[in-house]
Amino acid sequence: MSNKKILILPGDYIGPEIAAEAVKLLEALKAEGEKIEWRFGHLGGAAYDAEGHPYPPSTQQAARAADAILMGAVGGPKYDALPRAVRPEQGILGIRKDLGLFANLRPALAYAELSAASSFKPEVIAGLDILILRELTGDIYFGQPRGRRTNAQGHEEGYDTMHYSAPEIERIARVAFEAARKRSRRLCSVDKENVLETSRLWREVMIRVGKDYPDVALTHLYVDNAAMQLVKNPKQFDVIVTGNLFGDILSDEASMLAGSIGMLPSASLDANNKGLYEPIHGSAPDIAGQNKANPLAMILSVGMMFRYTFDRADIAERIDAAVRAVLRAGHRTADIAQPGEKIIGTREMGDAVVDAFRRLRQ
Ligand SMILES: NC(=O)c1ccc[n+]([C@@H]2O[C@H](COP(=O)([O-])OP(=O)(O)OC[C@H]3O[C@@H](n4cnc5c(N)ncnc54)[C@H](O)[C@@H]3O)[C@@H](O)[C@H]2O)c1
Ligand SMILES: CC(C)[C@H](C(=O)O)[C@@H](O)C(=O)O
Ligand SMILES: [Mg+2]
Repeated sequence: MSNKKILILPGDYIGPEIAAEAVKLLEALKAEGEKIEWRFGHLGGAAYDAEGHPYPPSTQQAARAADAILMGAVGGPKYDALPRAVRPEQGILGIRKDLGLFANLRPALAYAELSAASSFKPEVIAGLDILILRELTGDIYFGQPRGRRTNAQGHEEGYDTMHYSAPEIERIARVAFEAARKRSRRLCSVDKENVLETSRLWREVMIRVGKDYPDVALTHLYVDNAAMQLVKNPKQFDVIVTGNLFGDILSDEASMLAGSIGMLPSASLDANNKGLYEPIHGSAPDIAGQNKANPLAMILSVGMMFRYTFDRADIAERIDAAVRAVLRAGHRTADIAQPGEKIIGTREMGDAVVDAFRRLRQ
């Protein structure tokens, strides 16, 4: 059997720092005999610097040839003044669209060990385990036309277009119902059906697809109410399915249930489970270059890669267990530390996870 090919796109600011910790874990796996190999590529600002485009042809080719992609994070102040077409963020949007990665899985778990790091009362989040499924290649993120114009009053105006086609909604709906089937069979679809035509169609299609899944209880919430319910009583949810923009916002909100945005991994999958794996957070320019970033979201993203693309739940579970073990042992980066707790850096946290991971080998 040939090696699984992983493309690593470290990106910008803390991206390379957290990607280095993921590589340590891959090295440990390779040393155990796992048939994996990896190479590095450019995405985002790093790609703009090296090749003049945030998603250059060399990365496109490597991404198409890879079995899975691991990405750090892109963007940051160095690139904020660039024209939108070459901003780093267009790199990540471009690769998602190019590879058809329409299904974005963003699980949010409340680790008991971190309950003190959360801004929520322990009883609100204890045992929380929800999955946000975000549609990733449609919506206002990609809608045309968009641009600037002068309106009838002579004022400058910016405009974007929100749209979803029925097939786009149907395919994410099916992923969501299947995911709910493997969990507690509860699916909440989040939209803005009281205002937006896009959302009216979204809801109609969800209900239509739901007829094929009579064993899954489908509910609907408006996104404003969902945002409120998520902090009021997050455990009422199991799987949430929503569009690109609402999912972006709700998943950052959900990250605080887990204690820190540095804890949330994600998988972005195509119809065949080829995937791009990345933390949900950004490039954190405020802490870059200081060995402060929490690498756990990135490390957990490696776990998701083994679960979804490589079909190796055993390795995914061992990575999850290693993360729990280091948290239990009291290892804390600054974002998850309580006053008085000893703080370790990005590299030390990565080393601790790799140690725990090795020890967990049966
Ligand atoms: N997928 C991506 O690559 C991605 C995602 C979101 C934002 N961005 C980009 O990142 C840049 C910064 O965006 P932002 O500041 O709005 O969001 P951000 O997620 O980078 O940072 C928000 C806050 O969370 C903290 N944080 C984030 N990740 C952390 C980690 N691993 N450990 C500890 N603390 C962490 C940061 O220090 C900051 O205070 C922007 O250019 C944005 O476009 C990229
Ligand atoms: C950087 C940005 C384009 C991206 C998004 O909005 O999808 C990010 O916020 C994310 O959540 O992955
Ligand atoms: Mg986001």
